[in-house]
Amino acid sequence: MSTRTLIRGGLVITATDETHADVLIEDGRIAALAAHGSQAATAWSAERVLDATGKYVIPGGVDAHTHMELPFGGTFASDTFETGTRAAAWGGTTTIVDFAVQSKGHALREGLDAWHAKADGKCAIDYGFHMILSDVNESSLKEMDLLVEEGITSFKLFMAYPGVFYSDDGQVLRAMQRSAGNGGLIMMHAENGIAIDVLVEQALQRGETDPRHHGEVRKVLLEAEATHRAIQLARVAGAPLYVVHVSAEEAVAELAAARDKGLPVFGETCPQYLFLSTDNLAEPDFEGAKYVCSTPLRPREHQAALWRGLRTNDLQVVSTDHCPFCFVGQKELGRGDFSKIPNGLPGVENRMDLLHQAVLDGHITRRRWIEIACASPARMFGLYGKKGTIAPGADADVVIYDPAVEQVLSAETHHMNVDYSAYEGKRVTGRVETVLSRGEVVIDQREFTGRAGHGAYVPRGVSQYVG
Ligand SMILES: NC(=O)NCCC(=O)O
Ligand SMILES: [Zn+2]
Ligand SMILES: [Zn+2]
Repeated sequence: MSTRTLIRGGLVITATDETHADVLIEDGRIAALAAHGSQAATAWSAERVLDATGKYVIPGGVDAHTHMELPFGGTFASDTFETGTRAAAWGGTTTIVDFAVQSKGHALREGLDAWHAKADGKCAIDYGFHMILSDVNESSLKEMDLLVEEGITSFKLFMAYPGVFYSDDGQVLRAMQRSAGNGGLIMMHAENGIAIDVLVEQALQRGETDPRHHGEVRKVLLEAEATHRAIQLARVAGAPLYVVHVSAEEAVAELAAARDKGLPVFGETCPQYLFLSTDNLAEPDFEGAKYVCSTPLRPREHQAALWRGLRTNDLQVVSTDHCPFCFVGQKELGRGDFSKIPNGLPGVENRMDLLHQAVLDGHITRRRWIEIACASPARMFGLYGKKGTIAPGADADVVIYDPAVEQVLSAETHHMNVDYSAYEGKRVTGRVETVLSRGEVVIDQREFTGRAGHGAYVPRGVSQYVG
């Protein structure tokens, strides 16, 4: 028997339209939209009717960069797939794409199986995987082809973290050549890790051990240089390129210059680079450790270039790079040596709200909010049509969003499994009210009604930006 849900009276916002429409959901999919008050909409009936009068009705967020349970620096990111996806739902995100990790000396398949085992039966919302390549060799290159065929269509490479995830230029080029042939998309962590490690060692020798030095050694020029190098290598390989967590104005300039030449080069930034800065890294009493991530937070002046890039489409996606570590017991591993602070910030729950605040602050339009947080990540990673929009046939991943209510972001009230908020005390206007994942209400007027295991693994197609 089919089940129908009707969302009445809201302003439906997608990346392309804003309309006062009722939304009919049947068997987990969007069945139809019709103008509110129209004959068609008035005739609809459903088992469940949700009143969205005065609210926005938006596609569930697509966060294309999360790290649940990531092993890093001798510890693990503190959100499991269960806690992290539940927090994502609270924040209006209904799909994540997390990173399975290939360990050095091991097959891609082994890493992928391990990540499936972590997530299977645990997630509150749908999820897919990218694959981190830590060991590019003949056999892992061959495996890439198989993974693309089964829905792992993007691969992250690191020009940073020598000895851990790092690939040298030859390995980067070979992976790019392979992706040019198999339709995969290379995602690049663009920082010159070899040079950074020299600067880390020199800083520590000078006794510069505080968290703020993390930002100082990971220089803007070394992000820009690596971004430039990655773009040139992608050109040589004839492959598209997606640069993750872009933080510096000079790196945006590299992407813009490449795109002006018509190259298939894309970029992502994250809320932490848009709202936080080196001022946070410099907080006293080791509190700056809460803000250690890579690429690092930059001086506030870089934010204007990031917002501009998002407006001009030189940056297409805002993801969170959600990679939480508790202050107590995890960030503290780096007391006396900033290089031992596990890298990463929490944020999967905050992205939709922070970007809505950016609408109110005049940085982006409402439709651009939905584009960079829902539609564009879905398109970039082969999910669009099913995810990222509200249109007949799409999964009924829908958020009823109250644009008027004020909230204060805080670890006291958030649902992420981490003992601090990177945005503690920040006032934002707008809040998720109700969330549907494939037609099931998982947040019902600020109450969690979902369950671990509702979320399904989603194999992805190839990037819809690059075909
Ligand atoms: N970004 C970060 O600091 N941690 C997660 C790993 C990565 O994305 O590089
Ligand atoms: Zn990275
Ligand atoms: Zn990351």
